[in-house]
Amino acid sequence: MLFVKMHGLGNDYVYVDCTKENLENPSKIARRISDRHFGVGSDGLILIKPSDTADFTMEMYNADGSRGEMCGNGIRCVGKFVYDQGLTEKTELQVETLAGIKELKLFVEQGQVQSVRVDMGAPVLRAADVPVISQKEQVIDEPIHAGNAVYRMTCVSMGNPHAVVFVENVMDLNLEELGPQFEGNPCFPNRVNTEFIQVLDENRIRMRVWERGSGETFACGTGACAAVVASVLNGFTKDRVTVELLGGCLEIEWDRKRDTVFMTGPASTVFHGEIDVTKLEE
Ligand SMILES: N[C@H](CCC[C@H](N)C(=O)O)C(=O)O
Repeated sequence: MLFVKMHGLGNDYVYVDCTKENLENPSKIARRISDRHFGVGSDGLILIKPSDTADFTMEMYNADGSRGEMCGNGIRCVGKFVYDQGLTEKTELQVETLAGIKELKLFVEQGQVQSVRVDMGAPVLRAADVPVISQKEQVIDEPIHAGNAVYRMTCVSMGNPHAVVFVENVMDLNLEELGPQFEGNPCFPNRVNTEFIQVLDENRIRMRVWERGSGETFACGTGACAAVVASVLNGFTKDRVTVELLGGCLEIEWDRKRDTVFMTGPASTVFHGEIDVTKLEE
């Protein structure tokens, strides 16, 4: 199987062109190929497929083989993949996802995509649609017990579920311990991606993330969007925010009039490879 290793701010996936032929058992391949010792090493697997309603389809799997509805860093790399590989000459394109069709604008320099702006769609706040089990219609600044502490969380779906938690200093957190307490909390029927946020000023936040199905990652595009929506709703920032992640910065804007969130950031290719997936052990 031919693949391209790409990342968005260090949130790295293995990308496979499935526009001409399908891949058997992508969930099992995602688990095996993501292993950073016995596989290629990645946060998951992303397939680029044809679409009847858009230019392409993005199919995303986490490192544990579970399917994600949407992937912000991933969709920027899909835009780069299809342009750089000559699958399209368009610099404005649509990509179908389980979270609906997303509009991409590709920024090209010397014939290659360097960064991408994505219309990530409207944030979803209704608790039942995140989903999160709560007595409240929306979960904004509500308590949750994790480990031996109580945190305040705001829940947002960007097509995939997010719990946003504000803390004094994100670097003080033990995410290996804290992350799974949120991810597996019974109030999240489909598990959850959790963003831990330190507000720097009204236009800048610092973020670490424990992703559903992948653990701590260097960046999370949908998570950065959810974090900005939560920061605005809690009165901590304005609508346009620079999000500082371990892997670098994303520019996020919640256009309140159109009720849609824009994400702009880089997309990078690391290497092209080939692997015999039948030889990958679990
Ligand atoms: N890293 C991705 C998010 C993956 C979300 C996935 N972990 C899920 O199960 O929702 C991003 O850049 O948006």
